[in-house]
This record gives sequence, structure tokens and C-alpha cells, in this order.
Amino acid sequence: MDSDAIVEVRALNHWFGSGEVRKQALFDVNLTLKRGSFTVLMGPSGSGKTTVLTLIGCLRAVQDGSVRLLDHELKGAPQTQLVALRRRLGFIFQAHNLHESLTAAQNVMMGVQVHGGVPDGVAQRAAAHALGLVGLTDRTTYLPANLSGGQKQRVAVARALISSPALVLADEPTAALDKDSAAEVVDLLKRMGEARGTTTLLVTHDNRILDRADRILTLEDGRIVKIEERN
Ligand SMILES: Nc1ncnc2c1ncn2[C@@H]1O[C@H](COP(=O)(O)OP(=O)(O)OP(=O)(O)O)[C@@H](O)[C@H]1O
Repeated sequence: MDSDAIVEVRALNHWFGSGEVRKQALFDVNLTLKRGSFTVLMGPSGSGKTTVLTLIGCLRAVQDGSVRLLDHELKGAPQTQLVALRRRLGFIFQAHNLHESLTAAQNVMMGVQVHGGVPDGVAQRAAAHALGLVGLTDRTTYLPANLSGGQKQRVAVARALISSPALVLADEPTAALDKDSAAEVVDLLKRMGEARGTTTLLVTHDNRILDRADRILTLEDGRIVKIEERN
């Protein structure tokens, strides 16, 4: 594996369903994510973006081909190893997935507490710091219901980055946001990623994000049809 690569995907194929309804969703996908890079994966609805993201994120089993993540082969890896690897990742989803009964600060604390063994005081200070970085110091005690869509997504960014994950996987994080909030969330993700040397793979339909990317991969019908390098 390229020593500078966090992720290497080679000859990846994937199928859903079985028997007559079995359908191939990915065809010979190859990609490399270099440490510290910010890559956007785009393509039409149904082209396979989420499938790629969930395979790299150890959220579904690799069937055919190779996915190397942080120097571990995911194909055939035991569940315990997949769980351990998943803990080294940060996830941000379109529907932010905040716990509605927890405050902004408590939601962010979950980002470190899932790793276990972190004292409450340390988690609290880390959460306060992360919420400061995303500009929400004055909202730490708010429940998600009382935050705007952009603010909720900023909480989700803080939660994903609080444990300094090696790789952040973001699936349509700006889909529900207006133009300004979307730009803010992506800039934040990029800035915080750069500060921590985090690698980011972001799935989007959103053209507004493209000028922030180091690299843009385009999927169509389960195949990578274009790779654009920026910078
Ligand atoms: N659990 C599943 N069972 C069966 N087919 C699935 C499943 N998940 C995805 N697919 C199919 O695989 C293909 C790729 O889906 P995927 O969700 O990866 O696309 P996408 O590019 O992320 O789409 P969108 O932008 O709409 O989220 C689609 O044809 C989809 O219908």
C-alpha cells in the first residue's frame, strides 16, 4: 500500500439482492485517498456513491475486490477488527443523526465517549472546545429541536471531528442546507480537517462544494468515469 494512502480501493465490485433480483451496483471501482486530502465523490442518484462510502466505512461487507483502510484489508476481516477500525472514523450523514434528547454538548461528547475510558470532565472540555470551533459556544445547552439545520450539521461536524479521526466520511452533509449554511459547513469541515491532518471523503450532489475539493471523483452507473485533480 502507498505509505501516504489512508484508503486504497482496488477492483471493487458489489451486488445487492440475490437470485433473480441480484443487481450489480459497483463495477471495478479503483480509488486512493491520500492522507490529509479532501475528496468529493459525486454522480447521479443511484450511481453507487453511498455504497462506496459504506464499504470504506466498514458499514457493509466487501464482497469482491480489495479495500485497504489504514493498512488493514477489509475483505474477509473479522467483525472485531471492523468495529475497531470503525471507531477510528468520523461519520457525518445528511440527517445529522443527533440524539434529540441530548444537548448539543452532550451530542458532541458522544463522539469521544463511544471510544470508552474518557473521563467526563475531559469529554466536556473537548466538546466545549469543538463547539467553539464550529461557532456554537452560545448553543451548548440547546437541544437539536431548538437549533437550525445548519447549526445541527455544525454539531454533527464537531461530533465527527472531536476524536481526531483518521478519516471522515460525509454523506450529503449539505443536502438539507441553504447556500450559506452549506458553504459554512464545508469550509468548517475542510479547515478542521486541515488543522488535524484528517482525510475527508464527501459524497454529494451539491455543485457548490466542488471548488473546495482537492479531487473530484465522478461515479456513473457504478463506475468511476472521471477523476479531476484540483490545486
Ligand atoms: N440495500 C439495498 N438493496 C438493494 N439495492 C440497493 C441497496 N442499496 C442500494 N441499492 C442500489 O444500488 C445502487 C446504488 O445505490 P447508492 O445508494 O449507492 O447510490 P447513490 O449514488 O448514493 O444514490 P443517491 O445519490 O440517490 O443517494 C442503486 O441502484 C440502488 O438502488
